[in-house]
Amino acid sequence: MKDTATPILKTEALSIGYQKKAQQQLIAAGIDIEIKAGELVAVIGVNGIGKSTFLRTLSGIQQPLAGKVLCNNIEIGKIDALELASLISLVLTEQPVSRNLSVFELVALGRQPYTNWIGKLGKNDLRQIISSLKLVNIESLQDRKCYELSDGQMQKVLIARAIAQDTPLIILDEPTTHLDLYHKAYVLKLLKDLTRKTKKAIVFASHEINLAIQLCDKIILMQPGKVKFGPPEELLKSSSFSEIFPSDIISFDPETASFRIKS
Ligand SMILES: Nc1ncnc2c1ncn2[C@@H]1O[C@H](COP(=O)(O)OP(=O)(O)OP(=O)(O)O)[C@@H](O)[C@H]1O
Repeated sequence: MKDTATPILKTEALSIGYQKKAQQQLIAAGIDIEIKAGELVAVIGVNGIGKSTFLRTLSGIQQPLAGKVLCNNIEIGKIDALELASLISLVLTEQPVSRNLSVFELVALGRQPYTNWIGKLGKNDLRQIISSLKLVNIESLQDRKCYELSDGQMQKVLIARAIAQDTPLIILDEPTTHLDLYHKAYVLKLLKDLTRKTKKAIVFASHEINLAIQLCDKIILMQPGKVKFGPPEELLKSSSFSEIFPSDIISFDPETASFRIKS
């Protein structure tokens, strides 16, 4: 059956990178992707390939070098900041957050685009905050100070804040850094469940290729100068994963869809 749903996010002939005076540092060109409601999408690629640059461009905080990013069919640079905050929530792992806040207070910050100028929470805001805490299963932590949390707990709080922002699209940069294998799988599985329960689209950058292949609807695979995009099964068929890393130490085993150390 043909999939006709309108994409929440779309790029057209997008080029990403940096412009310094007359000099251009091109990271990737010709990027055409579409992300629809309810999809879980991973951005993968080696260190320094441009995953964060790409996510910053998708979220409108960095200008494209060429081409377009469209959110709900509107060019992202033409959407005003407050409206954009009701469309996209962004979770940057290394973002400075006030760890003196309680978990409840930090999650409540997700309601900022909707509260009045003194930030007073209404009934609907409280409902959204409580439902976000429940969805991420951290209700029992709500009165704890953020400085008392483990990295994994803090990761869940940042996800809850993004859910409280109640946007159709959530973008996360490396939501599983510092986590052990169990908690990496836990957080990614949580993101997958959220796409199913809430119909939000979630895009995240990750080094967890094995988990991304198992869990994601689509994968954005970044390679020098170019980007491949599609369901993991399609990328597996085209042997795309074996091209990600230099082949001297590890190789991709298509049978198990995972990387192995060469003996
Ligand atoms: N503000 C900036 N100005 C110029 N170049 C930058 C800037 N930020 C990053 N870069 C460069 O852009 C390239 C891509 O960096 P980016 O952080 O997007 O990669 P990444 O895939 O997210 O890396 P990692 O997996 O290590 O986090 C790198 O060569 C980096 O040095």
